Amino acid sequence: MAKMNFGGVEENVVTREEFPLAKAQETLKDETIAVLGYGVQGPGQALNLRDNGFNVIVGQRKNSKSWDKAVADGWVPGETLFELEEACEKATIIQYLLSDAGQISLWPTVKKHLTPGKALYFSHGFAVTYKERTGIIPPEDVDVILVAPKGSGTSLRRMFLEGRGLNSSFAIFQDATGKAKDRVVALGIGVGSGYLFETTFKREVYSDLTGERGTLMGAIQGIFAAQYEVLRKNGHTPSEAFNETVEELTQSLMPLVAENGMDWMYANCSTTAQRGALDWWKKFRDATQPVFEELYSEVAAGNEAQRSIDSNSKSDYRVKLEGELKELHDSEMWKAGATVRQLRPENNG
Ligand SMILES: NC(=O)C1=CN([C@@H]2O[C@H](COP(=O)(O)OP(=O)(O)OC[C@H]3O[C@@H](n4cnc5c(N)ncnc54)[C@H](O)[C@@H]3O)[C@@H](O)[C@H]2O)C=CC1
Ligand SMILES: CC(=O)[C@](C)(O)C(=O)O
Ligand SMILES: [Mg+2]
Ligand SMILES: [Mg+2]
Repeated sequence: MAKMNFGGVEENVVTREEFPLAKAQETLKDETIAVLGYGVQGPGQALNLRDNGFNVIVGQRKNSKSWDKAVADGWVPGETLFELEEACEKATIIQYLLSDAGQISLWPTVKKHLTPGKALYFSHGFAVTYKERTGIIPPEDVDVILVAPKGSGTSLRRMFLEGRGLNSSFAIFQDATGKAKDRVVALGIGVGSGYLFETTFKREVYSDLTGERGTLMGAIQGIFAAQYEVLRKNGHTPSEAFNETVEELTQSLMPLVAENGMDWMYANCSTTAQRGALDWWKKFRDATQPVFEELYSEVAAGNEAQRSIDSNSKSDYRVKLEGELKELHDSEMWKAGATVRQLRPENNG
């Protein structure tokens, strides 16, 4: 494992140079990897593993949309696509990629097939860290490992096809066979990770739940909405408000941040903009920090996990969720966004 310096702090990372695909293939050559669940991460990881030459099968409920999607992606019923229990039986490595709530209800079945020496793989520290709430307590004689791609399964697949790689974290909760480290790193490379950084199940789930509720998804929508509303209240048109809030950020400025950091993006804007951004950013930090403190403590207390288990376990949760997503979709800001996207030259022929 290479030690790398991240802003002055040394951390362990695994790169593809250090652990090439050929080594990953050799490590897992006698394993049957069953990817359970074919929602968002399932397809990304299963297809990348298949294209990378691993022995992989998919387990999914029959008569479901995800089953049909798996068939459309070339998984063959009875050969590489099975009912969940049959896949568990065939597997030496079970990649447990049902929704976090779904994992709770299938657990008795999965547990039954976790015979000594198998590996149980997660892409989230959720199930194991919050075991008092999920009831997921793996038997002691199996490896329990984690590779958590830091992004959507959709991006994992797209970036793989572009010859890039999404970063993932990896962790070992339990090394029963003495092979957990090689298994987890080989799987991380196999699913198409760019590089792997080391974590624990607990740190993965605390940071992940914070990030997705915070700057990655929740906070960003909140700050967009606040600025958009202020601009609209002051007489700006929807197209102006949307451009100054979202479109310019995603199309022009964030790609510059991604490429070379915030200071470089600033340096490529006017001195007027730089003056203002440098003067205002700390005010936004100070205003939001208490909300982030509250968020982290709710995550650490397990309350966020419980809320997500409770709501996602209800039979009508899909319908409710779709209603809430529709509310966002139908808001003036995101409707304006749809028109703005249509007007991008690359989208209007
Ligand atoms: N969505 C993403 O891109 C990311 C997800 N993860 C983690 O990966 C895991 C999988 O997440 P997603 O792909 O988002 O899951 P998902 O919500 O798309 O569901 C995956 C599959 O679970 C099946 N399922 C749900 N409840 C079930 C039940 N009770 N019985 C049988 N099957 C059931 C669904 O049919 C679906 O095919 C989770 O641990 C999640 O936290 C980690 C990183 C990113
Ligand atoms: C895409 C990802 O990594 C998230 C936001 O944490 C998730 O989907 O759970
Ligand atoms: Mg997450
Ligand atoms: Mg995440």
